[in-house]
Amino acid sequence: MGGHIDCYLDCASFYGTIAFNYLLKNRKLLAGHDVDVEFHPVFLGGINVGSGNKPPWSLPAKAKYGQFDGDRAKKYHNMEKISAPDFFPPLTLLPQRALCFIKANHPNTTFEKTWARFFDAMWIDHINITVPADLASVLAGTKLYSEQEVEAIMKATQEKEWKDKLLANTQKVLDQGAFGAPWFWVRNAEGVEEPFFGSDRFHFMWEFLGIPWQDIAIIPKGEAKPKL
Ligand SMILES: N[C@@H](CCC(=O)N[C@@H](CS)C(=O)NCC(=O)O)C(=O)O
Repeated sequence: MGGHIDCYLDCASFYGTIAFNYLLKNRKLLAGHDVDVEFHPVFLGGINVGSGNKPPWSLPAKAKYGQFDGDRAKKYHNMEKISAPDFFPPLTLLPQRALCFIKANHPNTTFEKTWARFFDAMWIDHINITVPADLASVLAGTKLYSEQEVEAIMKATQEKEWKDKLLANTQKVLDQGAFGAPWFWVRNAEGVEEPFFGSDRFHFMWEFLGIPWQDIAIIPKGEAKPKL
């Protein structure tokens, strides 16, 4: 048995976009270690309410510190183009339900390409994909779907089946102990499972999965830093 990473994300999450990109970038290396990655849509607002947590930016001290941490994370991951849109915090039920439908009906590459586009739309282009017309136009702009398929996705965002699916995913992580995003449920080769939280805990994840890694080791003066 190999390892498996279930990654739970909401496109409202800044650190979620970082984790998503990082995992995609490392997917081939992970596969080489017999570890696969699967992404699941959740509703971060529901995770906050259900766990009794509050978004970090809603506590002044955390918001202040978050500026530093956010800028450092962007630099570290070479993602300096991302920034919060002026409609932050977005109520992402619509795009997250759309992703539930897309995962079931257009799995694998199409699903992940759409998610990548949602993150970019939100965090780079600052398009408010919580507004139905904007969501539909971003979907159409991916060129991954026909006009009829875009209509079907938009219709699904109002259907009980996909509202329930998003709720079920969100409840699942709450039952696992989630209090924010990105949230991960990871199984190693021995079949042991553990939760991880945040885009800054991958070294612990690799350790748990038994994957060799190097990163924060100090490099002797004069020697070059290896590329991420
Ligand atoms: N240190 C984590 C922070 C992750 C984070 O702050 N996530 C937000 C959403 S973008 C959250 O849900 N936070 C809940 C909390 O920190 O209690 C990282 O670098 O990824």
